[in-house]
Amino acid sequence: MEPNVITHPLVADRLRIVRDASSDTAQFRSAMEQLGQMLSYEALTNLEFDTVPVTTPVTETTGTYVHRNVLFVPVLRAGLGILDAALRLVPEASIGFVGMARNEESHVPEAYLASLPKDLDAKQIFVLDPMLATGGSLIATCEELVSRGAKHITAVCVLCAPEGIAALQESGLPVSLVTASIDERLNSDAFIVPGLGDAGDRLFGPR
Ligand SMILES: O=P(O)(O)OC[C@H]1O[C@H](OP(=O)(O)OP(=O)(O)O)[C@H](O)[C@@H]1O
Ligand SMILES: O=c1cc[nH]c(=O)[nH]1
Ligand SMILES: [Mg+2]
Repeated sequence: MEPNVITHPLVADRLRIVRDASSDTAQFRSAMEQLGQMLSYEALTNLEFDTVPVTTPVTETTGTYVHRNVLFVPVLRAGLGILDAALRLVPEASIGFVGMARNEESHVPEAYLASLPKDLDAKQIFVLDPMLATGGSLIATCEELVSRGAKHITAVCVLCAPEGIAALQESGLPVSLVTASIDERLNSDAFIVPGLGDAGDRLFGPR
């Protein structure tokens, strides 16, 4: 799995805003949402579709009908910051929720919610989480999805650490990754450097 890094100048500009410690909550949320929309658009590029007949006011032709089996899975909390943007692109999608909170000392994610359809066999699944740091949260989320029958998962992560990408690759999980940046490294608190700080706190306040 090689990550798909989106280098569009608008992505880079919104990335600057979310990185900037002086961006206020409204600016951060807005830029994060725009990043969510641009990255989700790329992540949705292989959506399944049929070719169907269409009658225009002038003649008969054919058109594209995108399958309605899309499932978005935001990883709470921070994943909620990009959910609305993804839903604007696919309003027909279903939504499943996973709640994960990293333990601040061990950096291991603790799962507190899995509200998902039982059978994911036929779903096109997109996990939404702005941050891939150690990879623990995304890997635990994808393991849960695979245990329910997921065949392939696309992850939308705004920022990634190389350590998290390596862990995801080593996991052997059937995951593709779309991101705006692969940053330098993790620091001793397992935060991404240069990063943007704590995405959940910047979106919703400290917990
Ligand atoms: O790759 P990892 O090392 O697992 O770190 C990434 C996770 O950390 C953040 O969530 P956090 O645990 O801070 O929860 P929050 O979104 O509620 O703030 C982020 O949104 C990811 O889910
Ligand atoms: O840098 C990081 C790492 C994990 N979670 C965040 O929100 N930020
Ligand atoms: Mg957080």
